[in-house]
Amino acid sequence: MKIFSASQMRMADEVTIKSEKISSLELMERAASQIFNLLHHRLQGAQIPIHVFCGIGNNGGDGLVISRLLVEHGYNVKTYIVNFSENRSKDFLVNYDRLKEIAKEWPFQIKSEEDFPTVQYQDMVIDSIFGIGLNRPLVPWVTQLIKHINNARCFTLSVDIPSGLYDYKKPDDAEGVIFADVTVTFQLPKLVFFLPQTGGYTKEVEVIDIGLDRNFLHQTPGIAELINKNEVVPLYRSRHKYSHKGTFGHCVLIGGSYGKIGSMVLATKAALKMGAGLATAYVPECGYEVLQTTVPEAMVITDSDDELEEINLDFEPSAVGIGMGLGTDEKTIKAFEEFLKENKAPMVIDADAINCMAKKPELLEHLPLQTIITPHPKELERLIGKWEDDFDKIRKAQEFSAKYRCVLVVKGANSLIIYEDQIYINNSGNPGMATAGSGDVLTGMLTGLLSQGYDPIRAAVLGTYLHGSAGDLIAQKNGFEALIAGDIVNNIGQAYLELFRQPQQQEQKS
Ligand SMILES: NC(=O)C1=CN([C@@H]2O[C@H](COP(=O)(O)OP(=O)(O)OC[C@H]3O[C@@H](n4cnc5c(N)ncnc54)[C@H](OP(=O)(O)O)[C@@H]3O)[C@@H](O)[C@H]2O)[C@@H](O)CC1
Ligand SMILES: Nc1ncnc2c1ncn2[C@@H]1O[C@H](COP(=O)(O)OP(=O)(O)O)[C@@H](O)[C@H]1O
Ligand SMILES: [K+]
Repeated sequence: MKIFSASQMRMADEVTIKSEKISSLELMERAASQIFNLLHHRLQGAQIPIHVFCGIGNNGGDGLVISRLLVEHGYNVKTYIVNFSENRSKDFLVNYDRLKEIAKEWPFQIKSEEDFPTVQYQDMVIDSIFGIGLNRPLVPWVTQLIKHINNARCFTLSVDIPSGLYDYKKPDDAEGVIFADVTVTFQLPKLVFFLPQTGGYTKEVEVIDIGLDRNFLHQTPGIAELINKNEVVPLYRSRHKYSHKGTFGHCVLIGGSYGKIGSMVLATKAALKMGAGLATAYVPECGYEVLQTTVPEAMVITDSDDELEEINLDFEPSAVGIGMGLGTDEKTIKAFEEFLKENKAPMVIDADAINCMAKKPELLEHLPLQTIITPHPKELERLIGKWEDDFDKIRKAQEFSAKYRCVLVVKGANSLIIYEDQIYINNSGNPGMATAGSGDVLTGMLTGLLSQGYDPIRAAVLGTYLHGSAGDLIAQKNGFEALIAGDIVNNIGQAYLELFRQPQQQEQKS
């Protein structure tokens, strides 16, 4: 699913108004009445106090429509106008008059802290103060109002985006943003919902189709693409009856040091489970028996005792995954450098191999085109330097990717796959995956896909999705805490099957 910027959303709005020959007021009515329908469906007329806080722009206009429909259906509604500006939008004004015509109680104007209403824990709030039009810091009393609403800790539904969130930078005051239980957003999800600094402002996101112009939505490239099952199914390549293990390549996983051989076990198994035809683990001598015992399907080549000092392969690998438990000893960096100069196979670079490159950036010059690099936030910082906020991080990561022509998998709750100006946001996975070794599994999985001939961007998107999906399957059975990296490996097969499970089958099971 595409993600648009605020200005693209506005354009979609305008195009729809022209192509459908409807007014902006009708579009507002259509959008907001869908939110009302959702509420009505869930509340079924329940008489809990509902506080609707409306700004003075179109987001406020949406709130006024919701208020009017709630009043018309007999709900217990109080409407407030948060008067942060005299510059009221025209559709706000029309809906303001419409509400006044039918409501017994006129909307209450909030102009300062003295006007704040009491909101109780058992009430409900509709947050329609700011939408995607926020473009400058809030005046202090509006920030206070947002804090006042948050303090009530009652169920809060934000319209389009939690008020106080920009769609292009982090908030000025981390507490000056509505904490929503659910955000009902129009047509397409917004980027802020998936970034670590801003994703936490809403527990749930519901995207509603308000019928914006299909052609425009289809033809306009978004600023990012959200990756769910629908997006990855077309990436999957099925197997031919007469394929053989040579068809799926012979990959090599390189890494490990004394006390960190487990990372290589996980990565090697993961590569095989993803479908690599053959896998070799290249480890220091101390890892030999461990690997032969735990992954009998793999071949093992060893180097000196406890750390890698040389990387000499006696075959041409189809793909390379390097870095798990590798260490950053000078000798290892040297071996890595020599290897990079020789190697032509597609690569995944993780963990200590990233740290080696951060220590010696010249290594980056030797990467094959579209090498996949999989940093967690600390490793990313070593590569691209510090960032102001998540948006700045994305810009810097894009610059880095363009400079070195590499694919970055920026790992996190929603891992970002970045290639030059393309951004893919993975939407599978869960907090149970914040556990030792889950990154090693990802490296093995991506290497397994490269080995089978998937191109690097497809491999990164599909592999990251399947990694999260395998984690989700475990969490459904065992919860978050008991999830360990080895379980992710064991659920790779199920994650593949899940790609093709029909919704009915899913429902029957649950
Ligand atoms: N296709 C769609 O997406 C549809 C969208 N719709 C709805 O429209 C919403 C966007 O509406 P919007 O453009 O009127 O902006 P909104 O967020 O209401 O802000 C109001 C105005 O406040 C101002 N302002 C900004 N920052 C400020 C500050 N700190 N302190 C004071 N003032 C500040 C700024 O105006 P300015 O003063 O800069 O001229 C801004 O324009 C969208 O989220 C969705 O709910 C639906 O109705 C239909 C379909
Ligand atoms: N809260 C989370 N939600 C979803 N996925 C997560 C979460 N935390 C971590 N992960 C995933 O787990 C993996 C952790 O990788 P990494 O930090 O390299 O672990 P390790 O070094 O222990 O192998 C990444 O793929 C990341 O996206
Ligand atoms: K809002």
